Amino acid sequence: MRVAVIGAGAVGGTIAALLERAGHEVEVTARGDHLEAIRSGGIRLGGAWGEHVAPVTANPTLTKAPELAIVTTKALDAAAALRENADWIRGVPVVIVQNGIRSISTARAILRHTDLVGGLAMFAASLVEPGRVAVTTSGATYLGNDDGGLGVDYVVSVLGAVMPVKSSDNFAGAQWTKLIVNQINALPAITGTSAQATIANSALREVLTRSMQEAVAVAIASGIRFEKVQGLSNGLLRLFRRLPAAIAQLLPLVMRWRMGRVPNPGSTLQSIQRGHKTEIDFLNGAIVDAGTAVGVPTPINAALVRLVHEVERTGVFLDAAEIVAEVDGRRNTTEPPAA
Ligand SMILES: NC(=O)C1=CN([C@@H]2O[C@H](COP(=O)(O)OP(=O)(O)OC[C@H]3O[C@@H](n4cnc5c(N)ncnc54)[C@H](OP(=O)(O)O)[C@@H]3O)[C@@H](O)[C@H]2O)C=CC1
Ligand SMILES: CC(C)(CO)C(=O)C(=O)O
Repeated sequence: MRVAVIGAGAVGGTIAALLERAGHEVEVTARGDHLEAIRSGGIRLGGAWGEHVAPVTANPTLTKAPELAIVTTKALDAAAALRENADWIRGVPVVIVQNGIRSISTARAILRHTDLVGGLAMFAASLVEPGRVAVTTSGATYLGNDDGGLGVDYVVSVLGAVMPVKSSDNFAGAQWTKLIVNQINALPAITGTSAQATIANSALREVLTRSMQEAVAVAIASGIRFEKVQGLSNGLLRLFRRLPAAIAQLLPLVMRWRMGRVPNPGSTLQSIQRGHKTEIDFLNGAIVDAGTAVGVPTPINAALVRLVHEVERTGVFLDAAEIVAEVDGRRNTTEPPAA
């Protein structure tokens, strides 16, 4: 089958390599050094799902119509990538594998009469260098949509043959559950350390626990029923919201254990490391926006958004004390007077 992967970075490069390994004809879109590296040496896959060099076709935009398209850009790049390739993918089933809660609505505004399927990757992958991706944690990709579109079964059959997938009939709930998991993204991006190292730090673990509790409160006030994802469930997260921090912090510790030992920078720190803008406005920023809409205060998520934007701007990582001070409203960021 002809499959297109639009924005084949860590997640998309992994999926593209797995599809090519299974015999599909794969065209990917990419940019800059990464595009050149794929053109000259294919996508080099490593890590939990084996070693493979996938000689895929790579271009800045698609050059032919696929039978299935998979969009794997960061959320902030999705609308532009969809528009650039719209003439090739309109009417073809399109899967958008992306964190956040806006993947399907963004695509729907651009591709009106197209089957859209949302995807949530529970595996972790790193773009180690141009052309080379590594799967750091194995995990299923959840597929679903809530707008009555067809296509989920079709996508499950194609992707399920090459990687673990699960379908969900409560995809909005799955997106919110993943958004709670993605509370882990901000701290590595602010500190420059892995998700596992961040959770191991007790002060940062407390910040993470409190931000997760805040996010769960927003979801509940927004009428969300969480989906069973990665050991989480509606009942568990509702209970977690009410627990004292000393007990609630067991959840981040379980998340760390599930991630395994290979350091996972998370996708947000990887953007910072490449000098790019991050997706933070679509992660903790989405919690702040939803909290505003339902009248639930979100000071911790707002502080994390501010700090990630600060690191994007300055390139300087912060330590736990500075983060805790910002979260508690005690940080002095006054610039020293010019000499
Ligand atoms: N990495 C992970 O472990 C996980 C990531 N996710 C989610 O999956 C999504 C993808 O993340 P990830 O793979 O890490 O991101 P990456 O940044 O590694 O990959 C996205 C790729 O899309 C490229 N791109 C963006 N816009 C265009 C365009 N218009 N045309 C061509 N290429 C384009 C980017 O290029 P450039 O670098 O030049 O911008 C980049 O190579 C995100 O929503 C993320 O949150 C979910 C679970 C795990
Ligand atoms: C859960 C996590 C951190 C896995 O890598 C992720 O979704 C991301 O990196 O965006």
